[in-house]
Amino acid sequence: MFIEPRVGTGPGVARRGWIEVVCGSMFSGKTEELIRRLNRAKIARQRVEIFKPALDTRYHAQDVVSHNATSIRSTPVPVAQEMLLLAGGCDVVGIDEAQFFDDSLVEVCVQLANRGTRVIVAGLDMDFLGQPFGPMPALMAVAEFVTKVHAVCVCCGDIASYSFRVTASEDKILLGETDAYEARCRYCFQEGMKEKATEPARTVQPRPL
Ligand SMILES: Nc1ncnc2c1ncn2[C@@H]1O[C@H](COP(=O)(O)OP(=O)(O)O)[C@@H](O)[C@H]1O
Ligand SMILES: Cc1cn([C@H]2C[C@H](O)[C@@H](COP(=O)(O)O)O2)c(=O)[nH]c1=O
Ligand SMILES: [Zn+2]
Repeated sequence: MFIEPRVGTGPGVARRGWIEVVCGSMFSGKTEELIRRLNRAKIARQRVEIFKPALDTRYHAQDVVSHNATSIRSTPVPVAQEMLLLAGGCDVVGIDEAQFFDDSLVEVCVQLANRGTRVIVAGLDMDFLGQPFGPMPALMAVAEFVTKVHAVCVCCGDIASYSFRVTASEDKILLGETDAYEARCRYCFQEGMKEKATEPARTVQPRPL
């Protein structure tokens, strides 16, 4: 469990910023962990603002919603720079689905942290091919705290770090849930990729949990 370095500043203490990254595969609990940290900051009466990329409209146009249906109100933004304007006066900024922003997100997070904001970023560390996703690797490099969370492999029950795509699409961005993705461990992910390579035309069917 992640222990916040400092939730409140206490009276008379100057505010200092930093960056936290929560990463992992789909279904690993990134959004739940982000919501948990933001709710604790709200309890500490901090001014909290939550952003997500405008393209992520899976569950709700505005809310950040976990696969377990916990949710928090957020502001969808088309580009990362908008957060610099909208987050003025905030103590804590939460960002979900960070993998969908471009590399300018890194500089935005650094600027927010430099001006005294606690920045909590959640996102997929790897895409459906097992490759680093968008600005996530660079964010991990500049973050003070990095937490990798794990899902449960739907094939064997081991810990899962990979998001296996069960449909034939090769597009990097394909919004979806269990209809399109399975959490898989390294072994079962590799097995699935081999299966796809030998039978590319056949769509791998999702396994019921
Ligand atoms: N294979 C899985 N492994 C773990 N949790 C899963 C799995 N499939 C569904 N879940 C559900 O997903 C929840 C986590 O959802 P969420 O925080 O939205 O994850 P993420 O943001 O990482 O995709 C878990 O609490 C659990 O209820
Ligand atoms: C692996 C992978 C995922 N996506 C999409 C699928 C979902 O809409 C989000 C991830 O959501 P979660 O909160 O982490 O479950 O990303 C994608 O577009 N491309 C991919 O390679
Ligand atoms: Zn497995």
